[in-house]
Amino acid sequence: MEVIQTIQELRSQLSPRREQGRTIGFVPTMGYLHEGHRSLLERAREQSDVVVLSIFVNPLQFGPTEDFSRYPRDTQRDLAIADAAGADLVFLPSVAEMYPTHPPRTTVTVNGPVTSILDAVSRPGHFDGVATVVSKLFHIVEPDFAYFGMKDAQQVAVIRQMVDDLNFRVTIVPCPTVREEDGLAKSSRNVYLSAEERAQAVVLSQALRLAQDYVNNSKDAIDIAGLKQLIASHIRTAPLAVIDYAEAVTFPGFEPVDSWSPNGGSDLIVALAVKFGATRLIDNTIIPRKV
Ligand SMILES: Nc1ncnc2c1ncn2[C@@H]1O[C@H](COP(=O)(O)OP(=O)(O)OP(=O)(O)O)[C@@H](O)[C@H]1O
Ligand SMILES: CC(C)(CO)[C@@H](O)C(=O)[O-]
Ligand code: BAL
Repeated sequence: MEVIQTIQELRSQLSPRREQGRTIGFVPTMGYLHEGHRSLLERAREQSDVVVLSIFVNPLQFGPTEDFSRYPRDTQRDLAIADAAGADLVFLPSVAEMYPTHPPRTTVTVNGPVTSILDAVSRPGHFDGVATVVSKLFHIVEPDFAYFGMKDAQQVAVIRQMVDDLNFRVTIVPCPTVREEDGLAKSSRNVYLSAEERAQAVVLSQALRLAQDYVNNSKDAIDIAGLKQLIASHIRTAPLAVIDYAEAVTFPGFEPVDSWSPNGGSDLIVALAVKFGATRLIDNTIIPRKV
C-alpha cells in the first residue's frame, strides 16, 4: 500500500494503472476509520481493480462552532486498517494541498429539495463544503466507482445529484450502514460519547425500528406528524438526548409530505439527528414502498 500526500504524485501513480484498463474504486473519508469505512473498502476491493482511500478532514464542511479542530485523528491506526482492508493507495493531503487559497475561490453548490432540509438546515454550508471537496477528489482520482455509506443518506443524495448535474463519469455505490451490536450506527464521533451517553445513544436505532414497525402494522396511509411524534417520544426517554430533528420525508427526493402510503410513488426515509452534549449523531432508515 502506498501513502501519497500530493495531487501530482497520486495522478502519476493512477495514470499508468488507468491506461492498463484497470478500474479504480474510491472511498473518500475523514479518517479515524471503523468497520463502516472498512465495509466500503471491502466493497471497493470486490468490485474494482485499484482501491484508493482518501483521508482528509475537510475544513470547508464544518461550521464555525463545529468540531473541526477536535475531530478525531489517528493516521497510523488508519493506515493499518486500510492496509488490512485491501487499499492500494491512500491519499492523505494537507489542507494547503487541497485548498491553496483558503477559503477557496471556487465552490460547488447543490440546489433543490435535497439541500433544503435536515442536515442542510442544521449545518448551513455543510453540503457546499462536501460537494466542493468531493468534486475536487473526483477530478483528482477520476474513479470508475465511488463508495459512500447510507448512514449519511442525504450526503449520498447530494453527491448523486451533483454527479448527474455536472456529468461526472463515476458510478456512486451506496453501502449499508454498519452498526454496533446494540444497533448504534458506527461513527467516528461515537468516541466523543461518555459511557452514560453511549448507553443512551441506542435510542436512535430503536426509534427507527419503532417507525418501521408502526408503518408495517398500519393498514392505512401513515400520518407523518403522528409518526414523527412517536419517534420523538421514544428518543426523549433518554434523558441526555436533545433532538435536532426527527423527520420523515420522501426518498430519494427528500421532499416533505403530510401523509405517506406504501402503495404510493416513493420510498420514505426516516432521518434523525440527536445531540448528546456536544456530540451530534445522525441515523436513518428507508421504508420501501410496495412494488
Ligand atoms: N456506520 C457506517 N456504515 C457504513 N458507512 C459508514 C458508516 N459511518 C460512516 N460511513 C461512511 O464512511 C464515509 C466516510 O465517513 P466519515 O469519515 O465522515 O465517517 P463517519 O463515521 O461518518 O464520521 P462522522 O463521525 O463524521 O459521522 C462516508 O461515506 C460515510 O457515510
Ligand atoms: C465524503 C466526505 C469524505 C467529504 O469530506 C465526508 O463528508 C464524509 O466522510 O462523509
Ligand atoms: N460523515 C459526514 C461528515 C461530517 O459529518 O462532516
